[in-house]
Amino acid sequence: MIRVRDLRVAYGDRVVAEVPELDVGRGECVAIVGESGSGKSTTLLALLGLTEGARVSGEVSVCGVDVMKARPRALRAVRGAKAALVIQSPQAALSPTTRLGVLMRRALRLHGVTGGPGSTGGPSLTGGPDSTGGPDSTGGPGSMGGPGSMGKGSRGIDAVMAQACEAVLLDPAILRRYPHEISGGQAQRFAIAMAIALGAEVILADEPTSALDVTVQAEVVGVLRGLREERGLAVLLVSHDLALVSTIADRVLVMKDGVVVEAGPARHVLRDPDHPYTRELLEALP
Ligand SMILES: Nc1ncnc2c1ncn2[C@@H]1O[C@H](COP(=O)(O)OP(=O)(O)OP(=O)(O)O)[C@@H](O)[C@H]1O
Repeated sequence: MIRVRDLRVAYGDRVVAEVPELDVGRGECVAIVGESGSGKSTTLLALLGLTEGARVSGEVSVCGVDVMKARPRALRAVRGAKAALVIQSPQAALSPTTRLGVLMRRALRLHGVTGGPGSTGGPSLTGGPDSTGGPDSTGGPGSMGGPGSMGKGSRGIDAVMAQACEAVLLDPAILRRYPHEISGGQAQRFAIAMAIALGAEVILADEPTSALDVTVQAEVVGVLRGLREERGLAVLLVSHDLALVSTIADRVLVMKDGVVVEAGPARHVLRDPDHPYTRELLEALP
């Protein structure tokens, strides 16, 4: 699902991330750990071609798309649907005046998910922009997205949205709420639900739980673990939280000052690390 070889990202003269090898297969979770500024987020963003202003070289393939050479349209399909980016505080990225159901429906329509047979297997490149835009203030109980978004295929989309919510252990009734009416953990699970509804094959999670308290963190991690086990999603997790990583990752890359200093199976790297920096990180655990 993800294959990286000799990735190098530089801003000006400064190389901020160098990753010789990174593979994440179906149903696998790989974590990138390291202190602040070590190049974790840059690596993640480079996988989606989102390191604007940087010089990027190497081979990057995500869901079969060559990110370094892909045309903008193919890249948009990867970014928007096949590979979902889950960030620390998704609420900030959600329009505050729009109900969650409308936001999700809009994203699905944009990517051509109609709720019909086979429509959620991935984005359709023919999916036109959604025409139901605008703040929704009326979403009644019968509609996940509000009357403005009802139409052909609406019931199918409602079912897709409801199933996606259930997959992340959210009551679909949450789709009638506004972003400020949900908790951080719910927002994080909503972001993952959106990815599932879009047919994502890969989840790129950048510190997905660091804004959450411990109990809610466990819920989100439980959801991610379930998705990879049950649906075969590939998860690339960026985190400075080694305790969290130990509960979910199969393999771990440790970065320091833009360089991968250690990589291997999680049980080895986190229990019996080779590199002194990894030992330092582990010793710093409470
Ligand atoms: N757009 C940019 N222009 C210049 N330098 C950048 C840019 N984005 C990131 N950097 C630099 O690249 C380095 C790596 O940053 P990055 O965000 O990848 O680290 P990180 O390990 O994810 O840190 P954190 O855990 O704090 O998010 C940092 O020194 C940062 O200042």
